[in-house]
Amino acid sequence: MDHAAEAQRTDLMTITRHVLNEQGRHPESRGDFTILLSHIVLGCKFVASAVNKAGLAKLIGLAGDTNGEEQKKLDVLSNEVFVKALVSSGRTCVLVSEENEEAIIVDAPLRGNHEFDKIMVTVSSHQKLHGYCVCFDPLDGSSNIDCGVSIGTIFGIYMIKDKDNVTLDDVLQPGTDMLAAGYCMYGSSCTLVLSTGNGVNGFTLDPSLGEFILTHPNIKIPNRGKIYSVNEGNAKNWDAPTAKFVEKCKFPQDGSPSKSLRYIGSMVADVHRTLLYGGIFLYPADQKSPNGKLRVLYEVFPMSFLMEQAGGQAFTGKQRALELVPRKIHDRSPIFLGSYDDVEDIKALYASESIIG
Ligand SMILES: O=P(O)(O)OC[C@H]1O[C@](O)(COP(=O)(O)O)[C@@H](O)[C@@H]1O
Repeated sequence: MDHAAEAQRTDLMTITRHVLNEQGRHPESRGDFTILLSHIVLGCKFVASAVNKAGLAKLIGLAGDTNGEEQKKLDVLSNEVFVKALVSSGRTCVLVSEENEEAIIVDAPLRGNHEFDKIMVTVSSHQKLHGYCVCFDPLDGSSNIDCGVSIGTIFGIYMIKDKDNVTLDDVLQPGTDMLAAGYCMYGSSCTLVLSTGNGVNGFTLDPSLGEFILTHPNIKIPNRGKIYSVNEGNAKNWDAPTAKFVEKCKFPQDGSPSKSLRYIGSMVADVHRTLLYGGIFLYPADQKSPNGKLRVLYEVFPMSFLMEQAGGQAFTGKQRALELVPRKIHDRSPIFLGSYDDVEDIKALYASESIIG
């Protein structure tokens, strides 16, 4: 091993160190975001460990496990862990979880009004602790748990304007207001992909250290890819642009190579592959689901944010995905996201449809 590689091997860039470095570039930063993120990371480590044990628990019948009950409870358990971890960070004001019908408005005394905050208030009202809103799906793709397919946690983070006056409007913002987003994939390894609005980085959990280490710095999605990813079982209900697009992926008329279909049916895994290898992931509208299936706040927005930060695009069939303004916390939207040029193709098809229509 050469000198530089050896130096890198022993100079571990943990996720906390990385985010501290990034936040250090903002003079006004006092580490609130780093604290919030460390609580998200804790939740991810817990879920990683629970997912790893889930298969074993089923085989050997650990306590509480009756006919797969343990598996089913994993998403509920993961949600409880994330909610508690986020609230105890003392930096959250509103939480939106896939598992909770209503948004959770964090009690005022837990929104960072601890001793430090009180001291800061006496020093300067501008230096109060920052409050955040976190929208998350604690265990996306959980229908895949039983067969050991990769699943994940997805999250998007907003800054709250006034943490003493928190309303649902703090959550119903366009994705362009997002401060940071990421996902953690529980697969053959546990990988956390994060963007704080300054590119995308991937960290892999080293189980022996219990730390996420930077393994995929500055991820850039290829401009075009060889893979398309969609549930073709819905094809008979697609609209014309989606159907034409998928046809073009399979049988391109311009001499370009055809794309291969890869569909896991677990968003985090499908998007992760798309981010690393390029191509396009789509969950379009269809006649049965006019708004598609995926949820705006904790599936569409965070993944669109990451795609754009990696140099790709995200489109709803009508507009740039991040410019959507959700009206309800569990709103859904069709989504096409991935390589820049592949998304350009679907945009062109929708544009020509609207001209013809
Ligand atoms: O099975 P379908 O209709 O292709 O849906 C797959 C999509 O549903 C999801 O599993 C989310 O649904 P769940 O929240 O019910 O797991 C995504 O991860 C995935 O992209």
